[in-house]
Amino acid sequence: MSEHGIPCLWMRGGTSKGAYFLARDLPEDVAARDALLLRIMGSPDPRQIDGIGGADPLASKVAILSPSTRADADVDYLFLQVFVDQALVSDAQACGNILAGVGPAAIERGLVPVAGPETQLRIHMLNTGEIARATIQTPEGRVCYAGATAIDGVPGTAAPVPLMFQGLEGSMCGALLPTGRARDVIEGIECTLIDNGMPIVVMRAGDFGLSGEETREEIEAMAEVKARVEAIRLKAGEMMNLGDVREKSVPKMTLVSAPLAGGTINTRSFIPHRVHATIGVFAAVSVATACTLPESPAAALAVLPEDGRVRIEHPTGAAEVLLELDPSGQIRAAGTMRTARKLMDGRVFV
Ligand SMILES: O=C(O)/C=C(\CC(=O)C(=O)O)C(=O)O
Repeated sequence: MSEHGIPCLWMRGGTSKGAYFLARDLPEDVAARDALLLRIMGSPDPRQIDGIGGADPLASKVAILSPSTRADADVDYLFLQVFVDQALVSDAQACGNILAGVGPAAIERGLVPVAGPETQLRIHMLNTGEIARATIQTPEGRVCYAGATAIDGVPGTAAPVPLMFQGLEGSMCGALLPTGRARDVIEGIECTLIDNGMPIVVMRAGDFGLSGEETREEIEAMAEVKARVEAIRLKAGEMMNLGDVREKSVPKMTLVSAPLAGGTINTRSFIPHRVHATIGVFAAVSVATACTLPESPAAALAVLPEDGRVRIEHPTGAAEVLLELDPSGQIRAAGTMRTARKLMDGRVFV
């Protein structure tokens, strides 16, 4: 198949970028598929010079689409993180940013028909088993990418892609709070080990001597902070039922501080070895959830909104997370606004 190239859509999804494939165009065998994807992206190599990857974990992502295996979904979506400088491909996390491109890609590839000026899709996220709902602008019988919606971390505006989720708790760890507690202490640092769509460890930036205002580059240059965060991550991984996480991209590590720009809480996220330029979608939902737990280190720093529109500040702005609570204060549904853009449609050669 590789001699003639492999059909590939290269798209921005939210604040990430990746290659979107149909499952039928890739080898069924997982080892063969992963070897092919490493070759396509150009990994392992910090510059990914011999591939299409963007030399950054946020631009070294893959979505594999197939007709849905579930009656209550329209399309199946498998997310794969292709590591940049290691020969690793991991399905051990979901990705809500790349998810924003799944609806448009499924329509472009004819997996889902256009339903009218807007097309609603139920996306079965194979990594975690949950269904996401996406609404795609399809005004003239095809996907429209242009629009007036801005998201922080992406210049300009584009068509809105609202995403809604239910039942995210325990997506990879089996429970919202895999240790049964909202507060644990690891290596002397108070943390919340939580999974509401993404396994993350929430800690105070101040406990690492940080103000929380540092840039991505500044934190990445702090070898001692990075080593402490990684030591906590390896212990947290075991405590979160994720096993040995040395070669996994979860849990993500999120440092929180008081909001700086009128939001709910300020964050800096390790994903897990590079610092995120913004914050992941499911990571943002998980941080927002930690803010609602009084025992979490996040709670005392958070300024919770009254209308459920939580704003998670990050290095380049803020991500909005909509939390719908039931009368007992439990989260019934969560959502966010993203945009996506088709950048290239062609064939990739290996
Ligand atoms: O955490 C990462 O590795 C990066 C992500 C994941 C994501 O979107 C999510 O948490 O849902 C991203 O921004 O693409």
